[in-house]
Order: sequence, then structure tokens, then C-alpha cells
Amino acid sequence: MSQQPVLFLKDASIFQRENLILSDVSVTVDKGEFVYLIGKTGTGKSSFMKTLYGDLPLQKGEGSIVGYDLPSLKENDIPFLRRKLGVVFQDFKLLNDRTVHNNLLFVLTATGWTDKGRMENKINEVLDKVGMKTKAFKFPYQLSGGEQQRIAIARALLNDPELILADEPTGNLDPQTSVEVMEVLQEINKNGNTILMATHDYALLLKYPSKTLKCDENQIFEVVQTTV
Ligand SMILES: Nc1ncnc2c1ncn2[C@@H]1O[C@H](COP(=O)(O)OP(=O)(O)OP(=O)(O)O)[C@@H](O)[C@H]1O
Repeated sequence: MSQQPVLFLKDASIFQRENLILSDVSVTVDKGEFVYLIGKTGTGKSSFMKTLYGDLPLQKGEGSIVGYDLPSLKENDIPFLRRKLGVVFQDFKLLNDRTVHNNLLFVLTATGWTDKGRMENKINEVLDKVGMKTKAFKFPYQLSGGEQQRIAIARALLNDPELILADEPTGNLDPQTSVEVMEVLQEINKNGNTILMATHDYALLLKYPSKTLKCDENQIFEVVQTTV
């Protein structure tokens, strides 16, 4: 029997307040896939991502993500949904007043972890996955942009997410650093994590070809690499 997709939308519409941003969205992401979401600025990539992590309601159509039904998602469900998602943003969103270690500890505590030993092991494990084990005692402002994004990826991995949503994760990085961060995401994907990544960066698409969804003229459709 085939597995349930990690993400599934059928005839969905994405709104910002009363403004229709995307319509007739039918998308499937299966476990283990690496999927790009591309499109010009203002075509709705962020709105789409926000709908997936519960920041915008799905007002029309069907959809489920990591086992949550999106149209019936309640405010109270959102923290639990987000524990099953790892979200990575363009601007990292690390807490500057505490070390890398304490940024990660903060998330573990906030998501219900209590066993100190297990928490330390988990922090080590995720830092190791992004090649940042030696930087645990640095403050975010002591790190380069690429290093901060690696920490943000480590943070996204803390609760073993079923899906990682990365919204322009290389948007603030130079081309070489973008490739380094992309290598981390590729490695994580090879190890079994499912990733949906919104990006403007066509050079990355060419270097790391994968399934690609495009936002254009209020629609999302799958494109083959030669036509992006
Ligand atoms: N909070 C908001 N309220 C109303 N409209 C919004 C809001 N945020 C975005 N929009 C509108 O929704 C449309 C899609 O914006 P969105 O940010 O999703 O696009 P995007 O493809 O992610 O763009 P970018 O690549 O620049 O981030 C735009 O027309 C934008 O003006």
C-alpha cells in the first residue's frame, strides 16, 4: 500500500485576507522528496508557505500536511503542527541574546522536552548534522550568515520534522555560501528528510536539479527543468 503524502492540496485557494493569491492549487509532496517552489517576486510563494505552517488559513479546497487537515486546522493545533514541521526562513530568526546552544535548548524546552541528557544529545546531534558542533558557545552575531543559516537548519531538525519548509533559505547569502547551505540541505534530504524549498536562486536549481513547482499567474504547476 502506498504511503500517505506528507503534503497534499487539492483545488485549494490561497488568500491574503480577502485577496485571492493562488487558485486551483493541487500539489503532492511525498516522503523523501526535495521539492523547489519557484516564481517571480509577489507570485505567492511566501503566502503558500504560510498556509502550510498555519499562518494563513486554508479557506477553500482540500489539504493536509503531516497528518493535519488544513481546512479544519484550529488555533490550538498550530503549535503541534509546527512541531512536526521544521521551518527555515531567509532571515534566520535566531535569538541574538543567547548562544547557539541556548537557542536550541530554548526550542527544546518550549516544545516539551525535560530530560537534560536527552536534550544535550539532541543538540549535539543536530549541530553535527549541519557541521557546527564546534560553534555551540558562539552568539548568533558572532557567526557568518551561512553559519547562522546552518544553525537555523539545526533548529528545524530538533523535533525530527516530517517536512522541512524552507522559505528562501539562501536569500540573504552570497552564491558560494548559498551552495554550502544547499549542500547541508541536500545531505539532510539524502538522510531521509522531506524538504520543500521556496527560492529565487535558479543557479541552485541547475546545480541540484529536483522536482520543481512554479507560482505564476495565480497558479502553481510542476515544471520540467528545461522550461524554468
Ligand atoms: N499581509 C498581507 N496582506 C495583504 N496582501 C499581502 C500580504 N502579504 C503579501 N501580500 C500580497 O500577496 C501577494 C503574494 O505575496 P508573497 O509574499 O506570497 O509573494 P512571494 O512570491 O513570496 O514574493 P517574494 O519572492 O517577494 O517573497 C503579493 O501581491 C503581496 O502584495
